[in-house]
Amino acid sequence: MSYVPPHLRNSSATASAAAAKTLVNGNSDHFHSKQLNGSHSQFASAKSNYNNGNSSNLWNAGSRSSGNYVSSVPEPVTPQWKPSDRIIRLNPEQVEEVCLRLNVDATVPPDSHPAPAPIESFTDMNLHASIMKDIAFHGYTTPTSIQAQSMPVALSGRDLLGCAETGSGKTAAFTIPMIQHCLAQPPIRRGDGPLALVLAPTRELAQQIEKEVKAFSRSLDSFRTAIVVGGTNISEQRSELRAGVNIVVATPGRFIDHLQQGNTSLSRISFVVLDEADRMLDMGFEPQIREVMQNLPKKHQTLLFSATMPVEIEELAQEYLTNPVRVKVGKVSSPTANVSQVLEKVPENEKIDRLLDMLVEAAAHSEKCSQPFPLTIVFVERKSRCDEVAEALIQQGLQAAALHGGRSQSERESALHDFRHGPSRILVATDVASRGLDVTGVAHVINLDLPKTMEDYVHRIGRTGRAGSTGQATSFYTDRDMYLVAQIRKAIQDVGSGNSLSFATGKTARRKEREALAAQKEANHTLSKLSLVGSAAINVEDKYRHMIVPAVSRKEGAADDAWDD
Ligand SMILES: Nc1ncnc2c1ncn2[C@@H]1O[C@H](COP(=O)(O)OP(=O)(O)OP(=O)(O)O)[C@@H](O)[C@H]1O
Repeated sequence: MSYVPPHLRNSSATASAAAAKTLVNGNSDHFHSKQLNGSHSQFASAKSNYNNGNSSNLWNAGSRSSGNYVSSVPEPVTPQWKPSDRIIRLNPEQVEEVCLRLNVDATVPPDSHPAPAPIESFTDMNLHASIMKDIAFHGYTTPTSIQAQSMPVALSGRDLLGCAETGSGKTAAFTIPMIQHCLAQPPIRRGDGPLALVLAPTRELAQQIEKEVKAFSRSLDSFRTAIVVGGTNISEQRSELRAGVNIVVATPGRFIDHLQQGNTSLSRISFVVLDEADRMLDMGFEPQIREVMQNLPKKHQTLLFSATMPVEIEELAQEYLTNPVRVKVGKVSSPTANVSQVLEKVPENEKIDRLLDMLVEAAAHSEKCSQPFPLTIVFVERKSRCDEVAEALIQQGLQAAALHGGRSQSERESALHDFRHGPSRILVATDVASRGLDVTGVAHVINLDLPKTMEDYVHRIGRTGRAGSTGQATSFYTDRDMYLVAQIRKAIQDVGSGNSLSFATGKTARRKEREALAAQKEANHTLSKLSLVGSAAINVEDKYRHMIVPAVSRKEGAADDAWDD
């Protein structure tokens, strides 16, 4: 059964009334414009849908499936994109050579068309002249590996599952083809839903993606993008959406709110991106994602991106992607080699003192060298802890700001603004900042508290060492973190030796992780003898070897095991 929003879960009569109220109060011009077009009204369609327990057509008001309005929704166009002749002329050996050089792997399901060749220059991608101008304005000269392979896939209209390490440029890998896709569609009119939708797990990430979309569409006249996230003024978003926008970048909850209110619809969406899809599933957005995916117009293209690929993503991909091209760069679900990782055992009650010592020392060093304090993110487990730590740092004379989900939207925005542009040099944050956040120049990530999973660790430390720069990660741990520490130590060894190893991720892995932790408690007397220095970590890995998926080297031609965790 399809997802029904909580406030519409009562009797059909109440639901119809609620829907009618929303439509009459909140969406009168939309309602009228549809009547003028000779359609069913949204109210009528909503009513009949709720009477038969199906909410879907409300989302799709004005779509092909909703009566006379059908003819007024233009068919999406699959752009007839081709790369430059130079790329078309490449022979298979040359393509293979490029793949090796970029360390990209693109696989397709049996019997589907081969993946388009990777393209190492923006010029060879035959992009719209305005986009090219904006790429240059943005200072990008060469595509990163994930861009080189994903952009041709997306531009050719294929579904895509993209995985590459943190900070490798996944955002532009989907924003640029998305803009090009929108330009090929019949123009949007007032009252139309968007042509493309990006869903992201956090407000901060959605805002950042919106900025990037705007950066690559700045030279295009009347190309509009809306940001739709919680904690901000819904009526402003409503008017923007009703006026008609090309692209919506949203967090799932707020986007569903707008669909419920009839402020927008899915009827013209033909390009969907789920960024950090695994995090959205973790956060419980699965029903909202499914609701959107199940009600999209038939003709659409879907892209999923993350730096970690747990099994849940594979399931989502199997359900909603059609013959996708799986693009991966380097290792899946591994920490980036650009970050040097340090583990330090610190008793729980000494963590804040140790942090203060470390930061005060860094401040003294910066002062001595007449350099600014290195931008630092301190990750903590809980919101209350976040405020407590930020307060302690400020009392010590350090410029710190706190970012967590318990703060108001304006507080969240100003914390991030102060960190990006000054004066704050330290951001104390919960995992709300662990995914996707791109702040230039972050030099150090400190895990005051380790996260619960290796995936979160990978994303957290990926806030530094981005776009080819280097960074440092320091993680404090206690005895309760033994299992994760063993995995991190193994990752450190592997990065150091150039050896590739992927970690099992996803719900299954986390269940096993919990079982392993329970086993660990029981066998505490044994584990307490383990030294985490040197080779002792191997003992832990032996014990929990089922959690670690042996990597298959690319040369042997096999995809990374993390895909089928
Ligand atoms: N082709 C390029 N040339 C130069 N810089 C680039 C290029 N592509 C992306 N960047 C820069 O690299 C940084 C990281 O990009 P982005 O945020 O898209 O990474 P990501 O792969 O999405 O990371 P995460 O997994 O953490 O979300 C950004 O500052 C971005 O502007």
